[in-house]
Amino acid sequence: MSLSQLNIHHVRNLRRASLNDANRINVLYGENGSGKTSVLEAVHLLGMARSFRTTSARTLISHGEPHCVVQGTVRSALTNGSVSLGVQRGGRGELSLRINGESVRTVASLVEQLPLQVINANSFDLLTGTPSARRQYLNWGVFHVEHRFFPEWQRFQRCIKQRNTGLRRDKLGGGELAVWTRELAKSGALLNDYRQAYFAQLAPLFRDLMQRLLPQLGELELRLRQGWDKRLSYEEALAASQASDREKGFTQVGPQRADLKVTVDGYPAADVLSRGQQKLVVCGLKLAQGQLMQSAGHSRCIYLVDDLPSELDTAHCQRVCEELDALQTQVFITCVAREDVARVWPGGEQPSMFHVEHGEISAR
Ligand SMILES: Nc1ncnc2c1ncn2[C@@H]1O[C@H](COP(=O)(O)OP(=O)(O)OP(=O)(O)O)[C@@H](O)[C@H]1O
Repeated sequence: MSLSQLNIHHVRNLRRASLNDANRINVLYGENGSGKTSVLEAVHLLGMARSFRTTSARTLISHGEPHCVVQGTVRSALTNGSVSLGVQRGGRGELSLRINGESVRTVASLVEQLPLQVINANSFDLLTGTPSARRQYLNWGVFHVEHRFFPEWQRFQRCIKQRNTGLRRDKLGGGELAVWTRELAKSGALLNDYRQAYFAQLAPLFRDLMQRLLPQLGELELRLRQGWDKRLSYEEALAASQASDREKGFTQVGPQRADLKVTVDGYPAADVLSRGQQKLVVCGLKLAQGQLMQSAGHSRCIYLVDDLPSELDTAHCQRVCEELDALQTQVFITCVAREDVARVWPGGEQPSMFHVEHGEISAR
């Protein structure tokens, strides 16, 4: 996938901005506060219908405007076709999505058209944040390579909601718990199978990438915790925790409790790695997902990399650029000075340069 054209209206200080000549590697450079991150945010809005730095639509919309709009054309190398996408977001969160001019209802249809990977300051959450950030990461990957994952995920959400209601009602002598527990056991086991199959492919790619990005690091291990005792089937685990679930009024075991653990020589990566090393591990995790999508014959994801040089020395920044370049996928990178990325980008195809100044984008 690649974004060939982008029109932005009223996203932060980008009142009316366009990016028409995006190539494979695109560097957005400019002073602090010029609007570089906002351009990435606009692309994210187009692919995910939301910002990556705020949950408040009002914050994202240019001051004094009722809504923001982003339109773009996405080309697929697989089908050789192109799709036009449009997202409008109002100040109270109202959302309107269009694909080829037709209104669509689910964000998932958008996500399929424009798979995005973000590497920014929030990405550290993958190591230092709550398990939900890591589950989101995992789900993103499985969603893009296993088409049965998303409907199963929806089924699972329905089942767990019903079971939790049943658990609370049971306290009052209600009934349907057994039915929902059986359904949940089936759905949760399937979700776990999809995740495990994905993880089995992801872990070696991550290991190889980290050997290139940080070869001097000790023994790096990535593990998937499935959310219940791995010696038990999900059905058995649900049965074992039923009494306690009843007590608490919710389901305590299952894929909704899964987590990924990254350790170095047995210690949690978040506790022992420097900030720069953490950033490289985060890049390794994100790059591994892009590699996996590609090797599975799926469309390529687009990388949005905010302020790549921060926290990285020149040699490590160069290694990340080499890996991004090797992926042969479209990349948008922000930095302050033009040379920040230009001087570390590997030979061959040179990045297209876009200067961002006071909310305007110009190719130069
Ligand atoms: N809702 C809004 N309406 C108008 N302007 C906004 C709004 N929200 C933020 N801004 C301004 O938009 C500008 C763009 O911010 P952005 O984070 O994109 O800058 P940047 O170029 O990435 O900067 P840095 O290099 O410091 O990270 C800032 O000057 C900010 O004050």
